[in-house]
Amino acid sequence: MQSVIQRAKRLIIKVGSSLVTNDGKGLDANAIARWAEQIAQLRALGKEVVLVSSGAVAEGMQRLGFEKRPTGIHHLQACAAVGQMGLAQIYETSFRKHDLHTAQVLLTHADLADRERYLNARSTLFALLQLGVVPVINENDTVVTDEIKFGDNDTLGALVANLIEAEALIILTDQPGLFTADPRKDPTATLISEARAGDPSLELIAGGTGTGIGRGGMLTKILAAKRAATSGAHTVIAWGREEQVLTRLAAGEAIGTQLNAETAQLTARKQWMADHLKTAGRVVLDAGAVQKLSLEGKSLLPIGVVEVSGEFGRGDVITCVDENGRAIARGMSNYNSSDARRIIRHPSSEIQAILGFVEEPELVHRDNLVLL
Ligand SMILES: Nc1ncnc2c1ncn2[C@@H]1O[C@H](COP(=O)(O)OP(=O)(O)O)[C@@H](O)[C@H]1O
Ligand SMILES: N[C@@H](CCC(=O)OP(=O)(O)O)C(=O)O
Repeated sequence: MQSVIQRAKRLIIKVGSSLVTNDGKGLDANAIARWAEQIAQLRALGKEVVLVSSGAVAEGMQRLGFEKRPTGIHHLQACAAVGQMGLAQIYETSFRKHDLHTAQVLLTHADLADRERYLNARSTLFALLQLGVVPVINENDTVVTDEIKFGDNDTLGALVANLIEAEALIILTDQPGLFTADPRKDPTATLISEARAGDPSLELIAGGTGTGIGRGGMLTKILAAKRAATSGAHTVIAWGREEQVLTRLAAGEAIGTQLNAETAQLTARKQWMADHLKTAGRVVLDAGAVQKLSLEGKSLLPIGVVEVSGEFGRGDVITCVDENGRAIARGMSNYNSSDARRIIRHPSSEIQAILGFVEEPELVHRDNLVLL
């Protein structure tokens, strides 16, 4: 059987601060070059890769001469803003050697909690992947304060895995994986090679950070794996300096700790839609659109909609009914209700002329649609 990383078509790779900045000594150009080379190989295998990189605060501290992590939030934010320049520069330079463009994407929790921004972030990431670009994501530290921070990029990695339905999350860190106890404190600790993501006993053995450079420690990685599993993504935690770690994982080798998602990806997403989303409006579909959705698994295009009721925003969930009022599907709308009213019964090629902009050609994309 193929391993999860071998199988995965879309994956998130998260690299921690201590790895990226050589334990706080400054950006580790060699390590970054090695990951870039391996990521280029994964892309050549047809995999879509999104990188989540920490290290902005640690690099900014180094550049600004802070010997200890500043306590003031604004100084931390200033460090992150300075350090982020270094991250952007080194990733762009490293990937250029492999003819790959990078894109800087800075996100906050609030961005992903807001439906419209969630959809925008999702669409932008898909567009970047489709254009062959490697998105490099970090938290937007300038605009967040403590309470609303992701607090750690392990969580950010998991949220991005949820956002773009990645099949796997690889967390590269400064340990070979999850141990039965913090190996810095307990030399008898042994590596756990496989477990169920979300197993509560893992939370008891995962401690905080042992370095003072990283933020989250192993606990945030375990919680990230649990969160990633809610959309069906498996997680692998491995040592970032392991020789050819990414390409070996992609070749099916078992390295580090694999935390398996129990629910299949599609089921997980449908469950998520069913659990989380209340519907804000209703659209009536003509018979052709009902057929496309129910029997052919297609997206809902504006041309197949005959009526819009209720007030909803872009990203809100709407119910799709047939002309007899029978509910067919539920999904996230790409357009708000007033725009939807203007484009229904029209082919998608006319959206630009009618609205003056195009969000997407679909009113509801099939990935954001659950049949009822
Ligand atoms: N059970 C455990 N297994 C492995 N590492 C652990 C465990 N509990 C705590 N740790 C600590 O977590 C650290 C990794 O987390 P962190 O420093 O936040 O790394 P990163 O910067 O990669 O996110 C390790 O160096 C280790 O000291
Ligand atoms: N946005 C912060 C993230 C800090 C963070 O999560 O660090 P880590 O625990 O090393 O992944 C930075 O770039 O410094």
